[in-house]
Amino acid sequence: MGRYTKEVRKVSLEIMEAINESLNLSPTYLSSKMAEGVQVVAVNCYPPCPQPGVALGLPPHTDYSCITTVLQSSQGLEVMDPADGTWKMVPKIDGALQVHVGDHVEVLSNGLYKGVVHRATVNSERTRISITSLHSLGMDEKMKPAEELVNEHNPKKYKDSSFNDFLKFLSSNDLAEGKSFLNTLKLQD
Ligand SMILES: O=C(O)CCC(=O)C(=O)O
Ligand SMILES: [Fe+2]
Repeated sequence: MGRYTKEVRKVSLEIMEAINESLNLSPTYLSSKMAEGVQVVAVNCYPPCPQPGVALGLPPHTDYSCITTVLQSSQGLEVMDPADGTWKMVPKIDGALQVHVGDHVEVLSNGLYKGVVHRATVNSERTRISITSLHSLGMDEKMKPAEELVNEHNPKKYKDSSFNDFLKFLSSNDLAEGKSFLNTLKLQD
């Protein structure tokens, strides 16, 4: 597990460099802050469910991360197609990681990227396990839209926030009820 978490961290930092480049930012934009940042690893276990059609393992949400990597033992993860709001099953491919863009990249890119809305479904046959790894800045480090992406035609769309701000939000809001921290950061639609 220790080696796995180190390797996914490396891959995630490399993916962040590619995302920065796609935004015309320096590839190393925030990279030292990312390297010293938070990595939260969750092992999710979903037992078989007799009525998978009426239950969910995890409700729809976006992750409070820059990048999330997901390794799954069997399929069950679904992502929302932003074009029409339909759910698409992420296939289980041996040796492949599912990579999500989280809220932090939406904020950093001033809305050019969108956090991936996803949910975990359950099945009636077998226990499913997923290992998610969320990569973010440090606990008190504020993520904000890159100055290079904000101008008079593209005003700042999100407030600055840190991982600790997110944890404070979590302590008084239930994500299972559809509460979204990202929505509280939006300055305009
Ligand atoms: O179990 C899954 O496939 C997804 C888990 C997830 O979205 C999360 O841990 O944030
Ligand atoms: Fe998630």
